[in-house]
Amino acid sequence: MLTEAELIQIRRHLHQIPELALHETATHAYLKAVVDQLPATWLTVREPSELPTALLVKVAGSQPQRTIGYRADIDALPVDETASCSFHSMHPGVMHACGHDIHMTVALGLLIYFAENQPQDNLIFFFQPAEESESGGKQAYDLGLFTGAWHIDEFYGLHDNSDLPTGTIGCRLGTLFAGTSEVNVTIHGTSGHAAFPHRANDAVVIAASFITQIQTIVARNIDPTACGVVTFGKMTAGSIRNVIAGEARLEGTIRGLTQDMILFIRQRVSEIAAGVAQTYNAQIDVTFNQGGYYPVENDPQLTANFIQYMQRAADVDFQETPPAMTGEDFGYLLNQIPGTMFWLGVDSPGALHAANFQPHEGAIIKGVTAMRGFLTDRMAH
Ligand SMILES: CC(=O)N[C@@H](CCC[C@H](N)C(=O)O)C(=O)O
Repeated sequence: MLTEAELIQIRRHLHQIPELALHETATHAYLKAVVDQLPATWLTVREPSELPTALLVKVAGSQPQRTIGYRADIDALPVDETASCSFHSMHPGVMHACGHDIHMTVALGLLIYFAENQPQDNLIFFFQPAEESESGGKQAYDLGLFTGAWHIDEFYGLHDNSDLPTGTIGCRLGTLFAGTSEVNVTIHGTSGHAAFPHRANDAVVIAASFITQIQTIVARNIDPTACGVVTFGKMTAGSIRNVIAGEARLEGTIRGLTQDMILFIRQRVSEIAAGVAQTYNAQIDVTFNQGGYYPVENDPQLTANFIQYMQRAADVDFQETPPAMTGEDFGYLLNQIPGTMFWLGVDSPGALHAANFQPHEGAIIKGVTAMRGFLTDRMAH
């Protein structure tokens, strides 16, 4: 078992080399180098050429009754880190602002422990590329990476949580995270001189109207006791102040705790787009992409067992948590393979995805301890 200082050293190294979805080559190389130093007696390492930055490690159990999967996502975000720590991101404009460096370190801590202490059941560690976009989990599943000798019976994975106290495990029965669908909108107007608006069709004005009307979906179309989100986080239009923009492009995300809710919000976005297009005599194209970002549905039996363990373990602080509107492509994997996703509290001053996200590193050893205990207990039953 690694010491807390050794785990923190690993995390700081990973924090310095954040990489965007499907480009995690340095991260992959570092993970592989750590794995290569482990006693190989009961380990099998797999680097799938179809998904080159993914890494799978199988730990053969001594008397396996099942194969347990543990997933850690490895990609980072296009966020410019603001903290001035000694292990600041070395990749300008890219940051582990969602804490995947913590996720990987907890997974390595567990892997190193079980490489030195043979587990009873088989364990498969899946270091997954592309959680923030590009659906790396779905890609892995659809490529057949979990078939044959790599079949997984039950899957576990964590996400860090900036609001929970450091090291606290949070979980719930049922839906933990929302499903999400990306939405892209292109508004085609007609450009022209700023001084002659009557001869143009201003895409910025149309976009403003569209965005305003979209706010009525959550405010007026959704049952207030249900949950839905539509956020357009990116809007681009125009080139200079005195030219009317002929085109505007909006990129957003739709979220719901059920697939029906996601489909309903998509339908309203399309209807509003059609209405705005008619009002302004413009063309509006709308496309959606859900990929693997299904609602994260925890398996009832496995999750009840997980929660019971965490509640009774003397060295674990556990909190039952409400559903969150964050998305995760672990939702796709849990749609195919039963399992449990849970939170690990990191008590950060900055929120997830914020440039000042600074997870408390004390969470790492607590996460390893909680999951080492849980997995050992699970294998005994
Ligand atoms: C945990 C987390 O923050 N996940 C991301 C996943 C986003 C998926 C997709 N690209 C989308 O934006 O819909 C999140 O933003 O919740």
